Amino acid sequence: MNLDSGLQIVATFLYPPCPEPEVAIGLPPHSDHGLLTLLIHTGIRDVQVQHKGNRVNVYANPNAFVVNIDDHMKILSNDKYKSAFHRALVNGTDAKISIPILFGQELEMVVSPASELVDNETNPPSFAVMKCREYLEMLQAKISAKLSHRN
Ligand SMILES: O=C(O)CCC(=O)C(=O)O
Ligand SMILES: [Fe+2]
Repeated sequence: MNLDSGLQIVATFLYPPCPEPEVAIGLPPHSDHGLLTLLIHTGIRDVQVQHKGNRVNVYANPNAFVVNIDDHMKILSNDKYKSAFHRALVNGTDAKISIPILFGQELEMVVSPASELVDNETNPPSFAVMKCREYLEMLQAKISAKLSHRN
């Protein structure tokens, strides 16, 4: 993997207090597409991670980053590491600000399992080789299909 250049995405979310937090969602369940995401966030019970079929609350120290393993790390490890499937909650009393910082490869770089972890007998590649751009387009197409199915 060539990390001489890369892709970094910084976003800022403001979630205002929600009068009915139990029937609302801040950000629906998803995994992030890059290698790693650092998440700065305020408050508790902000983020839940799916673990062995259960939703687990992330209780993060407000002065610490939450570090997520992302999809391309999962592909690079040939599925040895799982990407964190997570969602963001809202709460009834406090506004919440979160700042995710995603680190990934450049869009024209290929994402594939590391050759050291793959052989054709016991460890076949679990993922097709594709460019980061193609992976993002595939993800976008899935989201669009889901949304158009809802309408
Ligand atoms: O706002 C949050 O707490 C989570 C944000 C997030 O998961 C994302 O931007 O991918
Ligand atoms: Fe995320």
